[in-house]
Amino acid sequence: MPDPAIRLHDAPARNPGLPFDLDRVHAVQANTSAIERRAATLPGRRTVKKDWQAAWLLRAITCIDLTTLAGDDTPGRVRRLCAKARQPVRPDLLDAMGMGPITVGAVCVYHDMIDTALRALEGSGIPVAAVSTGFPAGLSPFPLRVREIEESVKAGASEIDIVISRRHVLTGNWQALYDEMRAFREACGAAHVKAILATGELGSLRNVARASHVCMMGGADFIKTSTGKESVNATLPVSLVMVRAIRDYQRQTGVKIGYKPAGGISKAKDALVYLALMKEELGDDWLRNDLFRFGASSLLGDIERQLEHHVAGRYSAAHRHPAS
Ligand SMILES: O=C[C@H](O)COP(=O)(O)O
Repeated sequence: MPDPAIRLHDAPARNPGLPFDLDRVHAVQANTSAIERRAATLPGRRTVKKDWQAAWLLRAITCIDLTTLAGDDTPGRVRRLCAKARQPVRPDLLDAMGMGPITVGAVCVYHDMIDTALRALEGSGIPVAAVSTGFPAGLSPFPLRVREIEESVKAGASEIDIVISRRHVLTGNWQALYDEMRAFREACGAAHVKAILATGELGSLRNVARASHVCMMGGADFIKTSTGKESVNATLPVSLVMVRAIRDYQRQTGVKIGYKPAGGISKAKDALVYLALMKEELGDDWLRNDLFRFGASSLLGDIERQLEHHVAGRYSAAHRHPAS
């Protein structure tokens, strides 16, 4: 069984970014039909062998940004979420798999819930991520969006999930997107910054590719697909475009940028497909939570159910075929 990589916040050096370069942005293309073809083959691939699936599911748990982003969030709900973050899998299941304790990658909340989450996670080493900059639409006045980041960092969030202005992408104003990302990066200080592209609202895969490059040039440590509030959230074609942008950026700069698919990922088998995608496109480094996160509110429940089946299946098989 592979080690499920229980590394919590072993983050890479912050992305210093690149100077803005419009020619570089215009050179970015996306071959839509090739991307669609490749994405269609991914779910059927056998990259994760059956015997290893439970170990991969444990690994997936360590990469979850366990999220609650609802208007009716309460301190009680956030505390329950944090308790789950500390102990995402029943200890007896972990024992049965020969594993020690694990936790999720981070807890992701709105600004108002940062303090509650920090208290509930005290001593666990689990970071708190806050969504920011007028999440989810990002249409509040620019100075307020910058101020919101500063307030969340001051409140103790060590990861900030910003939303970009979709109109900068839709109007091809790449300089404005770069300047916005730079300002957000600056406001984050020592906190890690994840740039949410809201890919379901960007119009084309080429725009997704260009926006990914511009956000990385502007200093994003992670690029993230969606807020979870768009009508189309994380998809495999979009993910292929974004992880290939990450690969290109690493080739150009040597800097490794993280990837966070988010929104609508709720099935264990989808988590396995995403992990296989990361392994095949970017390599094993992107199977750890310093470079890969799932933004998900309900994925953990399905993974737990699959692990229960896995352990129960092994137990009954052992009883059917006792060792002689
Ligand atoms: O960033 C995380 C997303 O908002 C979670 O979306 P979800 O509720 O569809 O899992």
